[in-house]
Amino acid sequence: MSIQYEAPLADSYGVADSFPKDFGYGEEEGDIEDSPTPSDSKPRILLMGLRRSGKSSIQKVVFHKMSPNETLFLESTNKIYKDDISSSSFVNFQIWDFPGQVDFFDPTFDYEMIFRGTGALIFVIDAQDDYVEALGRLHLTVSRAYRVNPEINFEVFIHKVDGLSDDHKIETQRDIHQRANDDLADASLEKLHLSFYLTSIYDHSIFEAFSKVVQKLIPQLPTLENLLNIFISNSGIEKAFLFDVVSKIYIATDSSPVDMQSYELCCDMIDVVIDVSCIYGLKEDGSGSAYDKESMAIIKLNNTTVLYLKEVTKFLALVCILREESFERKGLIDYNFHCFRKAIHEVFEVGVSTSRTSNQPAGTPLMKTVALNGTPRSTV
Ligand SMILES: Nc1nc2c(ncn2[C@@H]2O[C@H](COP(=O)(O)OP(=O)(O)OP(=O)(O)O)[C@@H](O)[C@H]2O)c(=O)[nH]1
Repeated sequence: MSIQYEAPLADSYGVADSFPKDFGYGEEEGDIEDSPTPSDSKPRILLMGLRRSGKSSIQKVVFHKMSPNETLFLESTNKIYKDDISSSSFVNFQIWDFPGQVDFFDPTFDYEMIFRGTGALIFVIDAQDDYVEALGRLHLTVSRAYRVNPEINFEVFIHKVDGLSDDHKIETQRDIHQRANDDLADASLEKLHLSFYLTSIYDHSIFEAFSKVVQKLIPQLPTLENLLNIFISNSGIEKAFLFDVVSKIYIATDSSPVDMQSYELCCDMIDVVIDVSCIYGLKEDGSGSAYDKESMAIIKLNNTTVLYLKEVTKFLALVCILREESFERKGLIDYNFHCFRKAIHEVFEVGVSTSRTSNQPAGTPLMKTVALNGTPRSTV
């Protein structure tokens, strides 16, 4: 495998510094009784579930680069932990990690305020444990949330499936799916839709699941997919992912099916690029940026496949998978990429100006939409 790598020019952006281990995400902690601050009005993704189901581990692994083994030492969360990831990620939202023992009947717990500004509620179920209690909790949580805000996307992570055989995984998913939907039907809540994902922090399944959760909150998704389809069909590319570089969530891909191996390869490529860039791309005094306008990389695999990464915006990278023969027309690909990049910038400039003028209050359907850090201009 050969790697052709161009170190980025330092300081092209002057905003994003080099990526430290947790990428310098802003972090906030707060009690649920806190009065809402401006950042509280950002759309949220809630992480809920029983104690020790793996909520904090998911948040740390996906957004703070924690290695899965380190999560063994995480302490139990005992108050709501708000994580504002907008400063270094494309997706401008807050993740709220709840302690396992949230009590909806506690009068100090203002769940209406919380659910009103929520885009997605992720309920984590430990698949290695007996899940009967978790299913009861899931039902209570989603039915409450739905009554307050029916626009929320309800996502169920059947988590820690690394410990299960393939047959057992399928059987567990079927059983949880069946029981959860039966409970909803008994409560006449058939309209409440639950989506299920098999996840583990020990492989890429957690990133894939989070990608799908986030994609549902991106209003421009059909446009992005369309642009990717046009780009790959005119450039002889087999598969292309638009990645949020920091989290390795893919925010869009073309309409051909995603296979896990391709996604993993692309994630690994981002790691290689950022790691090499952090070591060799910065100035001697450590200043500069590990990811900027000049960031690009080409990796040729020994099976005639080429991986091609290019910067799209401060937070986004396009990673393409193509055959070596197609890569001979690199000039064409680069020209098409130039047009694609321009289109993406235009999409988000429109998105940003629309969201600035709309001035929608919290709790309206637009809050379901995640605000986006699409282009450098959008992060004022
Ligand atoms: N095998 C396996 N273990 C996991 C996975 N995710 C988390 N864990 C482990 O589960 C344990 C509990 O994880 P936490 O992230 O602290 O759980 P939590 O839901 O935040 O717990 P509370 O803060 O008490 O609500 C830790 O020991 C993790 O290492 C996974 O995908 N697979």
